[in-house]
Amino acid sequence: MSEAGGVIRHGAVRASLRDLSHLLRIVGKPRWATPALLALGFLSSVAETLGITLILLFLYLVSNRITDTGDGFQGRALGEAVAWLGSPTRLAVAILLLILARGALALVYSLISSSIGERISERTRNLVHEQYLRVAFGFVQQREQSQLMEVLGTESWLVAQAYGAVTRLIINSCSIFVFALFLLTISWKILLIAAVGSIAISAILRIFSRPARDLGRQVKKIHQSLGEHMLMTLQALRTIRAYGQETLHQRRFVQSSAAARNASLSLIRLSSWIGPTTEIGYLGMLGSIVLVSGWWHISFEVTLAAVALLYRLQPHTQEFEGNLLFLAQMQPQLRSVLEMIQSEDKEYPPQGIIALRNLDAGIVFEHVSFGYDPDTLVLNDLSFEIPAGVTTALIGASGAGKTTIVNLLLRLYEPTSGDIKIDATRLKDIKRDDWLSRIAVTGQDVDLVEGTVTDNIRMAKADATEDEIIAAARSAGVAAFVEDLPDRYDTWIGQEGLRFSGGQRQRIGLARAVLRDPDFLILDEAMNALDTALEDQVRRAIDRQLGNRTILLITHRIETARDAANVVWIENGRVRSQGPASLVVPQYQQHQQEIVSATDVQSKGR
Ligand SMILES: Nc1ncnc2c1ncn2[C@@H]1O[C@H](COP(=O)(O)OP(=O)(O)OP(=O)(O)O)[C@@H](O)[C@H]1O
Repeated sequence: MSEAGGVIRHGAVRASLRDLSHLLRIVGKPRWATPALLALGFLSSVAETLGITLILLFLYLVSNRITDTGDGFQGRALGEAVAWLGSPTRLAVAILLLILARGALALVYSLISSSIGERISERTRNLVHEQYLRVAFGFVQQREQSQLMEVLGTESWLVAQAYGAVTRLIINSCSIFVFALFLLTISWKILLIAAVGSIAISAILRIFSRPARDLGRQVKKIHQSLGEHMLMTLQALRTIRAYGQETLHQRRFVQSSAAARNASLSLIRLSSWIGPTTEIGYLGMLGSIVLVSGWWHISFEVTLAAVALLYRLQPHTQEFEGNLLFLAQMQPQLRSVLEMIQSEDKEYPPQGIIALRNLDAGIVFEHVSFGYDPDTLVLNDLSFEIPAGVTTALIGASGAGKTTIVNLLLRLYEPTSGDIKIDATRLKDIKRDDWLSRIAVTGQDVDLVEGTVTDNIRMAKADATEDEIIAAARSAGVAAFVEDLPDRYDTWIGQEGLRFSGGQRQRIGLARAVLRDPDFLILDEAMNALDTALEDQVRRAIDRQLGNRTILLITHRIETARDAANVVWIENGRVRSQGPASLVVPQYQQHQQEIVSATDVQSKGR
């Protein structure tokens, strides 16, 4: 046997068991589950072994072949059992009862184990899902969507399967133990041959299953890559078609799909060695027993009983090896679920404890610095004010850091240093739910969800009435369009709202914001898909309804910023200028002019 192979597989199985036990501690399961399953499995093995022994006795009895019931304790016990049961009819009834008992035990086992397994799967995926919603936003952002999908959609189910494999593994061990005990009571010599044979079979299987964990890792990677292709097809379908990339994209998908097939086949091939190897091994072992029993003068009845027991033991050994292999293969997947689910090594956004009453004075950024990657600051020592009750426009070149400021206000990220204060209280100390319930945000890309127009607008206020929804839609300039649809507000929006134009999606986003009736409204390029006339109309409606609220307006249309009471110009993550629009807008325009002139000079110089 290859020592390295054994070490690798056992290392993987041990690691799987460690991760699984950690996972089960987090996920939780009824305390009684494992002992109950083990007791049922053990009783079922005893019933099976006893049943086989009695069947043999029955056969001996009806054929009048009982000459010797063995050299061990069981031999004598069986002799006494025969004397006590007396007739083949009583024996047949005992066998029938044992078969019924085993069937009942198997039924109860399968009902309990499937219900526990489903409960573990449900809890695991709920916890993974909750983690995505609660952990620091950056943690989720840094991961590939395909990885997040794989853990939630596929790997979370494997925890229950791994738990099932472990309980079966223990039950298989119990069965092997019970069979060995019965064998010992029939003939210790035969047991010795069986033990040597089983160890040899297991050693051979270890050589075949050596690459289990590496293959499991490979399969995981390949499945993730296939998931990436699937997501790309669904998310970028329009672009793929617009650029005529169908053939290229299909070729890549086919390659990835073939890699997934090959990887899955390799795993199947690995486990398909178990059946034939065990069967051939057992055949050799049974042959040796028959041969040796002749030399050792073991009686026919004892040899036949031992062979029958061992033959019944073979599926248990096979299942035992299969479960070991499964656990070794699943190690990378279990680790990945554990890494996602455990909370000790993760950051969670502060929930805050101070209740928010009103937004009276406004929002102040005090020396705020922030970087998505702590080594690269995107916002650098920012200090500015968003006064309450008026509109503040945030202007600046693309990539200056405007959306990042919104991300901090939404508490998706925490500043690396400095403070954001709301009426002199630090934002992170204010109850998160209080703060978010006062905010509405809408931007250039509005997230529309599967559901009707009403469902999408109602996301801002779960208990909104039909009239409130219609009023919000009117303010956002989307009512006329929606009312022309065949199903009006009940029209199904569909995946990502692709059936709606960019401007229509933006107006549904604006309707949501209006329905929320917020104290603080953030419009992040929220009207850039509307024509100027429509933008003016929507802005007037919003002013009418939310005009006295605190509004943060992010815009590249400098004309729009002119109407704001306060303008903050951000450049490379710093405040370049702030003050009334009459001061900042001309400065910004002058700067833009200088950039255009410098670019013209450069291109003429080439
Ligand atoms: N999730 C992120 N992870 C890492 N870097 C990011 C992330 N989001 C934005 N950035 C980087 O932060 C910088 C500021 O981006 P931000 O989106 O805040 O700019 P912006 O002023 O809103 O730009 P635009 O006007 O084009 O929307 C950019 O350099 C951008 O590449």
